[in-house]
Amino acid sequence: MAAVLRRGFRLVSFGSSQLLCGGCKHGRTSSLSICSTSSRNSSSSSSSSSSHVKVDLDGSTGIAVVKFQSSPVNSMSLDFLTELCISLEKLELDRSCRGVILTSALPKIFSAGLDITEMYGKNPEHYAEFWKSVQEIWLKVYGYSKIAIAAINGSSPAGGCLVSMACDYRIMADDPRYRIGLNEAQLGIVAPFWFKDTMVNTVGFRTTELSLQFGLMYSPSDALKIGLVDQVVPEENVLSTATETITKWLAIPDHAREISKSMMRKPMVDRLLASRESDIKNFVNFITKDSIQKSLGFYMNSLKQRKA
Ligand SMILES: CCCCCCCCCC/C=C\CC(=O)SCCNC(=O)CCNC(=O)[C@H](O)C(C)(C)COP(=O)(O)OP(=O)(O)OC[C@H]1O[C@@H](n2cnc3c(N)ncnc32)[C@H](O)[C@@H]1OP(=O)(O)O
Repeated sequence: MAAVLRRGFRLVSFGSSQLLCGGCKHGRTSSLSICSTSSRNSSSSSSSSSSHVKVDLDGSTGIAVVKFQSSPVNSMSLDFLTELCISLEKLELDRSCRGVILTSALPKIFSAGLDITEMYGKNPEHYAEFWKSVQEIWLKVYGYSKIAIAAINGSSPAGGCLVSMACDYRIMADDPRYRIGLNEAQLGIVAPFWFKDTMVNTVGFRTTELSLQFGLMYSPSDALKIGLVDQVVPEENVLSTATETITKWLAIPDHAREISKSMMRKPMVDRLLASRESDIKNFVNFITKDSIQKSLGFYMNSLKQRKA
């Protein structure tokens, strides 16, 4: 595992093309206790579970189901992002895995997005480390060499929407109470360029322009209309539809699909890789501003009061 963590992002030659191959470089194995349990049976199927992420790999199909299990709302804390990145990295290196389905083990929530408490009241070093882990999860999912399908079985604001958009295909539960979108503006914060570009590549320029400025959150049917998700199905069918869908993708020769994906996505991945440090600096400068901290504090209180 430590070897996996030490590896940086690199390009792997594949015929005449170069594929993206990510590395989770948090270097946090010592401080983060990933007490994962794992088991493998004779058909090389395996299960592993850590505090925030559960992975079930079916060796006979090559499909891994990665479930977020971070109560109460799967908010993406530094630990959550680190565990998810490591799980995805392990699957990427596992030859018996050909595709992953990302979904939630919790009712009604896919992910509440970035954990706001990681961006509030902390020191600049912490913000820098946190933002690096946000970059890493996007680099990992967007540049994933294997198939990644989001089975969105609940609400998915902001960072949750970003991770969904970074997948190859999105299937959402048809519950009209669920919402998905980049709502950062509503919190008084601004989605960085790579969030914006991911959305532009998913739904187009004009829709992104409106979505980002208003911080719009879409119901499943509206998300389907604008192409933010690819399919809306009854909640009980989300996972089975994702499995049927990934099976269709698996019919395509891996190398052809992988190179095609890389051709589409590599320029965006390279853009962030080339500006990671300045992106971290921008984030830290932005998030440490009194006015931004005030907005985040206000937003967190409003979440708590809504409940009361
Ligand atoms: C110039 C450019 C420079 C670049 C600068 C970059 C700037 C930064 C960009 C940041 C990018 C991304 C941001 C994000 O991802 S921010 C997170 C956005 N997420 C949200 O707005 C979602 C908020 N949550 C909700 O709407 C709801 O909680 C829910 C997800 C719909 C679930 O509703 P529910 O009724 O089931 O649960 P609820 O009672 O509301 O919540 C339960 C407890 O969980 C806490 N909580 C909810 N969401 C978060 C979160 N994202 N982070 C931390 N904690 C969260 C909530 O407060 C409750 O806590 P408690 O039980 O009351 O203690």
